[in-house]
Amino acid sequence: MTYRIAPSILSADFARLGEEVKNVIAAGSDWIHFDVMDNHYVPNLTFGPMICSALKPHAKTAAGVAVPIDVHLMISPVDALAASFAEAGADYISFHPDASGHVHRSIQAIKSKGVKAGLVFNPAEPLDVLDWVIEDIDLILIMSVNPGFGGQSFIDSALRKIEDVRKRITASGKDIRLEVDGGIKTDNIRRVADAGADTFVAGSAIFGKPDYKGVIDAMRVALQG
Ligand SMILES: O=C(CO)[C@@H](O)[C@H](O)COP(=O)(O)O
Repeated sequence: MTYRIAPSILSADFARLGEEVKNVIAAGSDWIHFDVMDNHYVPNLTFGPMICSALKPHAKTAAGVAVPIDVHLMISPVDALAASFAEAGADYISFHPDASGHVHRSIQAIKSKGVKAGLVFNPAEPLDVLDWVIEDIDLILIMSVNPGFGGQSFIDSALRKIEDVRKRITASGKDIRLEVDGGIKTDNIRRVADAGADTFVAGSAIFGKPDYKGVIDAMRVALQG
């Protein structure tokens, strides 16, 4: 299993975002997770495509290798802003099925821009829509907190859902990443991986500590354990 660690810049210092992105990449992050909130689908407000576009040149390693920008849309409606994020340089764009009137159409619209498409499931939301679109998507994001805020505690029922999604991915035979977001720390990341996740979003666990590399390294050690 190739694991990916995706720090959420929701918990970064917004006054120094470019520097924060550079620093967390230097610390070893695989992806940059970009949480978009609209004060409508969720009760919080963050950043839009212009910030994504401004950060894009910073999302690379010291050797100049591009680091994927993983956009999580917590917005409704989906399609117009998804297109803007594709133009802004997003590599993955994920949305909540209940935020889109037409899930299949939104997936196709994202993919038509050459961007990978993902679906996001809230803690109490069923997975049924996957019966119809799993073959069309590149990523499934399981929320292990209710979306809208960083720094919340991991909801344990997410583990059963991750196991269910892993079975569905295996049955599909497709190369689909299984990402988990919310309350991921060095002391629970192994359990989440054991349930079947391969991609881990972590905000406060990384940006809440002065030593980003220390946290990311500890997460990798836990994943190997
Ligand atoms: O999408 C969200 C919240 O809506 C997440 O990306 C959180 O930002 C994760 O933060 P931590 O729970 O890791 O602090």
